[in-house]
Amino acid sequence: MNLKVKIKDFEFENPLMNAAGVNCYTIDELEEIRNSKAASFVTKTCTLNTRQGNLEPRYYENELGSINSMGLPNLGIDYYLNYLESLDGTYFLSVTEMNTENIHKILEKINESSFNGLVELNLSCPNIEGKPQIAYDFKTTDKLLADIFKYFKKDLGVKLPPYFDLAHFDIMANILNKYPIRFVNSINSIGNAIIIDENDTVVIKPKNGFGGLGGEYIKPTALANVNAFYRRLNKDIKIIGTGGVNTGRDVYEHILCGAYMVQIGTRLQKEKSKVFERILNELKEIMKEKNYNSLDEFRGKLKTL
Ligand SMILES: C=Cc1c(C(=O)O)[nH]c(=O)[nH]c1=O
Repeated sequence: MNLKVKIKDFEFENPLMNAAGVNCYTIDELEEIRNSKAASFVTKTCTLNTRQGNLEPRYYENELGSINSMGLPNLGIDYYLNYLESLDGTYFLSVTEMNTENIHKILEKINESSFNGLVELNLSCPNIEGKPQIAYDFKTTDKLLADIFKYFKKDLGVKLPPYFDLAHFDIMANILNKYPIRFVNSINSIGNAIIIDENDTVVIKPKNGFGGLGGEYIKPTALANVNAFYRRLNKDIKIIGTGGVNTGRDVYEHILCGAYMVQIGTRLQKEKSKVFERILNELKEIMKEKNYNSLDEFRGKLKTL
């Protein structure tokens, strides 16, 4: 059974990896994933300088998923870049910044480095007070990508927020199809949700309890975003599916919708890196039952009525 995935010239043993932000803040956490059954990892989204992030409590989970307003705590681009430059194999470096000028600064730094993996440009962090999610501003996103591809020579994809209007999928896909983007990762957490506890109180402190929703809550939206972009994007822009993955069946559904790599977030936070072996085995069982020998045989084959 062949579980290999190819994005541009990069080949992965299987489709599984972590979602940015989960179990990927320190080198130790990244090494744990690297030594698990996951085929790759992505770093915590990093910025030019280290960041403390938001006040705690800033993460909460229940049986249906999670809510977070971490506020982009990270150890800074140099920490992750130095580590990545020491590795063989193909990994993802997630980056963002607070304004487009600094996004160019961090990408120019990567451009000059010997990093040879894929950059995941995060255009969708919902938890920076006073900062809108870049990818909800189509004009800014278009201009940013046009400027990036004037100088950026390495392999880059984008992490998108969920969209909820078919016209927005059309607009965003038309923008993305203009650029040599290697992948689109859908979705980031669903921004600005709230969860209330039994004391009539929100469960996280930042932003009056408004935070990014993850886990089972968001799978239907994640699958729809994966399939909407799969239907609209040039076939050389691969889709990475993120959101609501708890089982092999969830991975199967993401791939059915068009995903190549599939990222695991909340469930990894709950189960730690042994989750990759369990979910990989569950995916293999499903493929055996359906007599599939490779992911290509069912990728994008979602049926409609
Ligand atoms: C990079 C910041 C993000 C964060 C965060 O650090 O608060 N949480 C998310 O759910 N998604 C993000 O993209």
